[in-house]
Amino acid sequence: MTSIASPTIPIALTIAGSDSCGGAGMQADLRTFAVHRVHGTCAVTCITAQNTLGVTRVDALPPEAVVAQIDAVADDIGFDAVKTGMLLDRAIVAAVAEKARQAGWSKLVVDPVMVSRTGAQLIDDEAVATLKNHLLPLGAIATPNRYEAQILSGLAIETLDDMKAAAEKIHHHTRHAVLVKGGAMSGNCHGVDVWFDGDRLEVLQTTAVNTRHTHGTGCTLSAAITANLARGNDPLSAVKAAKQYVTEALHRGLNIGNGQGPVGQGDFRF
Ligand SMILES: Nc1ncnc2c1ncn2[C@@H]1O[C@H](COP(=O)(O)OP(=O)(O)OP(=O)(O)O)[C@@H](O)[C@H]1O
Ligand SMILES: Cc1ncc(COP(=O)(O)O)c(N)n1
Repeated sequence: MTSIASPTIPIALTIAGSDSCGGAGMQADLRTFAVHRVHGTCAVTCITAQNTLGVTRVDALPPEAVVAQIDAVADDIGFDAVKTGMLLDRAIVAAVAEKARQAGWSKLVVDPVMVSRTGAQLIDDEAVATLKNHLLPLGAIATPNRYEAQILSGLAIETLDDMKAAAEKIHHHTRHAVLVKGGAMSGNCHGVDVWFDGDRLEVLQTTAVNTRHTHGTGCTLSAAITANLARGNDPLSAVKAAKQYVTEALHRGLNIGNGQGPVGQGDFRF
């Protein structure tokens, strides 16, 4: 039998929940990795029964099962970058944070999935505190949306200046880069993100896309950042390229289901 040598390919790991409608969560992450020509590996944290209208049920995996998936990938294949998404409860957040601390992942993107863009809380209060105090400071880049940034900074966010102040405050806590996302902002700030890494403060502008099919934008953005890091990009250029990608994905939103359809992660040529 002849074996076919495979060329080296960048590898990323997503630690996230499953979304049955395929638009957010690890389904979005793995599709985004593939489009970036990055091999995707995964550790499932929870299974959501979800569609374009909302979430009807969530079942968590035991933290040991999450850690076993991470170890299975790490011990055999390895990865160049990691992202975390929906971690659901305190025990899973704590187990993932402990793994990240022990392993010293340098290219870790923490998407602190806590509150949806519509304002619905997605994880419990204990998990929020553990995420803020134990996992967030280990991430090279944190990507809170407006409501998550409010919780993490303790500041109300209404204006661009508020987004900047929140990014600076969160950085003060984590000592790492922060991207405050503006998908839930209104007016001129809609779709505008703020980056602060302790040195550079940048406003990432885009023309807001007029669509209701936005399910999965946050996951898609953080997965694209992770893929770009896995490919060797520096953090700010990884974020800028990911911002462009998510904007294109919004333009290709899928009009499926009866509610908020998913963004179109596929069909891009790089
Ligand atoms: N209508 C839009 N037009 C342009 N960019 C947008 C729009 N909506 C969201 N974005 C961008 O998508 C990315 C994800 O941001 P958002 O604030 O929506 O995150 P999220 O709340 O985690 O995701 P979701 O909205 O899927 O829950 C950001 O770069 C944001 O600026
Ligand atoms: C399993 C899972 N993970 C994350 C999100 C949030 O997704 P987004 O903020 O990208 O819409 C979601 N709806 N479901």
